[in-house]
Amino acid sequence: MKQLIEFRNVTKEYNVGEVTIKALAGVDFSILEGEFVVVLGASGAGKSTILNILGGMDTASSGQVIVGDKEITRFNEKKLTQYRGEKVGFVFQFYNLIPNLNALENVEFATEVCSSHLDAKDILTKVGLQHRLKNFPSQLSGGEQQRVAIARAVAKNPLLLLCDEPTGALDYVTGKSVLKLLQDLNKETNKCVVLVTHNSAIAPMADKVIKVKSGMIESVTVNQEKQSVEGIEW
Ligand SMILES: Nc1ncnc2c1ncn2[C@@H]1O[C@H](COP(=O)(O)OP(=O)(O)OP(=O)(O)O)[C@@H](O)[C@H]1O
Repeated sequence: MKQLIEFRNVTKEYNVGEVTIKALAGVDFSILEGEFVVVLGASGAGKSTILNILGGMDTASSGQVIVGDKEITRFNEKKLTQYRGEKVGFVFQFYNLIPNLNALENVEFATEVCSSHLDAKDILTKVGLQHRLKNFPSQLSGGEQQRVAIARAVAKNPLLLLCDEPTGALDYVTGKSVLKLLQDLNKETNKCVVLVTHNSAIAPMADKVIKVKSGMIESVTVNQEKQSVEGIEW
């Protein structure tokens, strides 16, 4: 498999008043096309910072981030906006749907700027919400809202699907079904999924597990035989 993502000695510092916080202190890793990657670590380890830099929502203080054949750390604001809009699908812990748009409109709205987007209705059907197209977020359960959010990200037909604690606000069973959906989508579409979590129990569902500790990479493990989410208990 071809390499899709590379972090080379990436650092990130935040200046808060007189204090400098080193969120990333020289991070190196690579991800292959089609891989399902779990980024694990305790609170404050730097997981979201990695995801935000990879998704073009934040910029590195130094180092290089390469996605496909592009070094995104060289992108100017305009190119970064374009990259975020077309190449990256995001799934957040609290869904972030637009409250006054229904499920279908939420997905269509996100795909408007993408030239190679997929059909919103088809994707909502794929995530099991064909009967909820006209419902507003407030009329959907947490799990259903997260499915809309996943559909919204996938419908852009992005290069990468980035998920930050996507099951953090869901109960065990619903969370598991959302993870299964992400695992199935990764298998079917061969799109790279990078999922950030503090739950080490789900590591066996990944092709690759990147452990982060105090802004550094603690380990990178390749699972020789990844497990289906249904077979994992926590
Ligand atoms: N915008 C910011 N300004 C200042 N400090 C920040 C900012 N964003 C993150 N940090 C700090 O950088 C460090 C890494 O944060 P990050 O959010 O990446 O951790 P995390 O592993 O995702 O944690 P969590 O699981 O709690 O979300 C933390 O010490 C955090 O307080």
